[in-house]
Amino acid sequence: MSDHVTIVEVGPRDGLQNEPYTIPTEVKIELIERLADTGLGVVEATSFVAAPAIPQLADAEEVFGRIQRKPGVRYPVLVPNEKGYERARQVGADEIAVFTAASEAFNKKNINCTIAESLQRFAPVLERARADGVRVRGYVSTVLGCPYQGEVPVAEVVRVAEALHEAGCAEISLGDTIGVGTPAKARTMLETVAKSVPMEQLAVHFHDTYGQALANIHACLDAGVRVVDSSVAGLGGCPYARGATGNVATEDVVYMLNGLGMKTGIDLMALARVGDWIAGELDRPRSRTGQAILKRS
Ligand SMILES: CC(C)(COP(=O)([O-])OP(=O)([O-])OC[C@H]1O[C@@H](n2cnc3c(N)ncnc32)[C@H](O)[C@@H]1OP(=O)([O-])[O-])[C@@H](O)C(=O)NCCC(=O)NCCSC(=O)C[C@@](C)(O)CC(=O)[O-]
Repeated sequence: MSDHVTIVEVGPRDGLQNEPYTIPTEVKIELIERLADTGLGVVEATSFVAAPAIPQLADAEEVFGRIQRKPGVRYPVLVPNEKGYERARQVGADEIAVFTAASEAFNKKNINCTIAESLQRFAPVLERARADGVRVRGYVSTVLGCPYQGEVPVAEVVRVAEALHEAGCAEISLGDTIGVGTPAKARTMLETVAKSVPMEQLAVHFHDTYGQALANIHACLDAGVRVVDSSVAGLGGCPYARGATGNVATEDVVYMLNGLGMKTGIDLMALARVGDWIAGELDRPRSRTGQAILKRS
């Protein structure tokens, strides 16, 4: 099994989308560019969603249009429908992510439609993406629990992941949106999905609400996953997931992976400096690893 793990840095999108005050566009651009300088290969940059739904990312065109893209780094953006696709393409996005959930109740709150309707909405987006040579990632939220309906059957996660895969998504990210998962449950969910979608096309996306994210990632690495989503300084949270805290911190994930002898290509000290800076800008706590290694140095 490969010892290389791809980290998908979601800080500039998932990390910022729920921040309460308007973050200057310059800060967002600087964050994306500084993250790309740490060795990260994928930096999810922003979302082309409806502004009233996510006011914080209403400057998506300006952010994406102004970043200096580093060769070799991918900059996917979230797209909920054809309108989002057109906006993203107009400013040169060449990789997108569509997003739905394994829970009807969450989907309704998040994107105002049923799961089936969301898949119908994505069909023309995926068709255009295929024609344009645009890579598409598909997110499935609430894979280990929903803030509105509670338990989410694994069969539902499989059904939605399969549908996204069949529709042409190159990668499916399985999101524990509210961070309720525990390692055995996370591993079982992943292994069950992997019977229908190849493990090489799966990613895991954990929030750290109950402090389980690293343990969950470890269990999923053991099961064979090699793509992990995380957010610098543990920024983040979905506005439609009540009580959910931030994503797992990228610094903590990289520290754990280094300890396991796995390769990410990321300069942990450089990443810790970016985490320290953005946490200061947003008046948010630092990651555990970031704090520790900066203090030691
Ligand atoms: C999906 C919609 C658009 C449906 O929203 P809707 O109100 O049902 O859509 P609509 O088609 O009826 O359009 C309503 C208005 O929005 C406009 N509109 C429509 N689409 C767009 C667009 N793309 N860009 C800009 N404007 C748009 C549209 O033009 C119209 O404007 P009006 O005519 O009233 O002036 C809305 O609910 C939405 O944007 N939701 C986004 C919610 C979101 O971004 N949530 C966070 C991301 S998901 C997440 O964080 C979880 C994840 C991925 O991280 C994984 C995990 O942790 O689980």
